[in-house]
Amino acid sequence: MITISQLTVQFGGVKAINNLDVRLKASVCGLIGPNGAGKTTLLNTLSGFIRSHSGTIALNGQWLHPLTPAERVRRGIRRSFQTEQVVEDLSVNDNILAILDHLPVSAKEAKAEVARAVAYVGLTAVAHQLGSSLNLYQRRMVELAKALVGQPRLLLLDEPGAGMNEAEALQLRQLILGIPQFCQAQVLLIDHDVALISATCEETLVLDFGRCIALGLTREVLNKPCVRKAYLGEDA
Ligand SMILES: Nc1ncnc2c1ncn2[C@@H]1O[C@H](COP(=O)(O)OP(=O)(O)OP(=O)(O)O)[C@@H](O)[C@H]1O
Repeated sequence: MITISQLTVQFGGVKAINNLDVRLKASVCGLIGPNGAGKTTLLNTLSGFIRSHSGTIALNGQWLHPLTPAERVRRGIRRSFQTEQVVEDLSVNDNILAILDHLPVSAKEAKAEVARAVAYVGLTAVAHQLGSSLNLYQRRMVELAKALVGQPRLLLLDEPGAGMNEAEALQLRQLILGIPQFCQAQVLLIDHDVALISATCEETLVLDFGRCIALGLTREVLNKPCVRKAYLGEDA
């Protein structure tokens, strides 16, 4: 569970997150909002890339603010980025293995964990191929597999389906839905694809100008007039 209390993150005069007070309990939570709403800033604050101005965040009851980004990784926080970060001259296996370099995992365990994650995302057949040979979907799958190793507790996924076709997006849906069972981690998912959010997220948080404008069951949240107006661009 993520508990965010009175969180403010500021860039100069812009409050990217403005006194946010929410609790995210569902195993797969959506995070949506118009461009510039503060979604990526919230993910960056959770992963420790950005320091908050004030307020606190706790994951499963443990305060995150004293921890560096590296310590947060050791506590099981994983982050995927809008732009995939696959290393071209490393194999699929080695791209994923690199995540375990700084975690207390033996070489044998690491190999087994990587193989399990690679199989989960459907990349076993290309596990020894170089990053440079992968298509966009496979690259996105490498990113997901990187987030699945080393006993993750929270996966922060920033538009994992960007650029995917319909069939690929359907496959991604199934994978996201299975994550809590695969590794007992909570998922916080940013995506502009409302169909993906609806299909995978039991609960959704909607931000606008850094504030929570709705939080609750996804289908109820998506039907709220304030959300339809701010996010879906409809008249209230
Ligand atoms: N490093 C930064 N320096 C200055 N302002 C920033 C910085 N990062 C974000 N902002 C500002 O903070 C606000 C929130 O940005 P953020 O990227 O978190 O929004 P977002 O909801 O993720 O948007 P998008 O959907 O376009 O990715 C915006 O006004 C943005 O311009």
